[in-house]
Amino acid sequence: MGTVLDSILDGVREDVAAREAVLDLQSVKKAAKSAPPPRDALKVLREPGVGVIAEVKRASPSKGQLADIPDPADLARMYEDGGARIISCLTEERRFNGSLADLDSVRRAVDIPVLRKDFVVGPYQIHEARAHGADLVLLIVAALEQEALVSLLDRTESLGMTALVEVHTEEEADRALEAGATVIGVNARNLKTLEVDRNVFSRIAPGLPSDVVKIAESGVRDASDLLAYASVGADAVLVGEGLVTQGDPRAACNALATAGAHPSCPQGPR
Ligand SMILES: O=C(O)c1ccccc1NCC(=O)[C@H](O)[C@H](O)COP(=O)(O)O
Repeated sequence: MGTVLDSILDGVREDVAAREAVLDLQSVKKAAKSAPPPRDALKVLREPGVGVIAEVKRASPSKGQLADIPDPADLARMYEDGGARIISCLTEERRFNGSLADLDSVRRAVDIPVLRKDFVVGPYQIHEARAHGADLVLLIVAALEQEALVSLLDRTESLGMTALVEVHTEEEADRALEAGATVIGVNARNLKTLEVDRNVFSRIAPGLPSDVVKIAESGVRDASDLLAYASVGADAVLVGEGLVTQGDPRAACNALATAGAHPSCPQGPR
């Protein structure tokens, strides 16, 4: 039997093929070329303090429906007001109830960089992300052969975007570095089993080169989790459930951003 990740990827491949049948690769490339230029996410991630990447996350395979988000633009604005540095917008439809329409709303609503959070399986989604105004895309090492990872990373950067390259094991971190990743996200969530283990970051991040931006993904519930990740080298945390399930996402985001910006917050070299 396949893993959760395998089944997500099967659905994504079908959905990408369906969209490509309506708008082909050449047309999506053309749309990407006429999009406003991408924002410099790397510069934002290298600013002092530990940044917050706040996620628009309606649902997940592990928890089902997480939050009723009638207007992702409103949520994104609250995150920006609360001090988020980047907005992550899930666009996968079947398991996360995300969409490119959500990405469009978020892009129009905020000035900070926006990450297209999806399960990228090929170049079409990279050009599509740019056409919809994304500044960053997620590349999951566990979902890609090495040759595809290298070529998708190059393509992302050639379009002026930043690739957040996600890993969960030391071997995947080696592959990310070999591919030339400059921004590496260590996901505490094992996408094959859905188990969340925050210690994965402390095992992998200290072994990454100092000039690589290190992002701790998943499992952040409050400022104490951010500080724990900061103490083992996180430059930013990526938070979904811990924000969307709060009555006041602006305040929840602000509590994290304030902890990450405090002079006492541990921080690695920049
Ligand atoms: O969230 C899930 O259940 C999930 C399952 C399978 C693949 C990916 C999944 N989530 C994507 C993410 O990595 C998270 O949305 C992101 O890191 C935020 O995590 P959290 O703060 O724990 O919601």
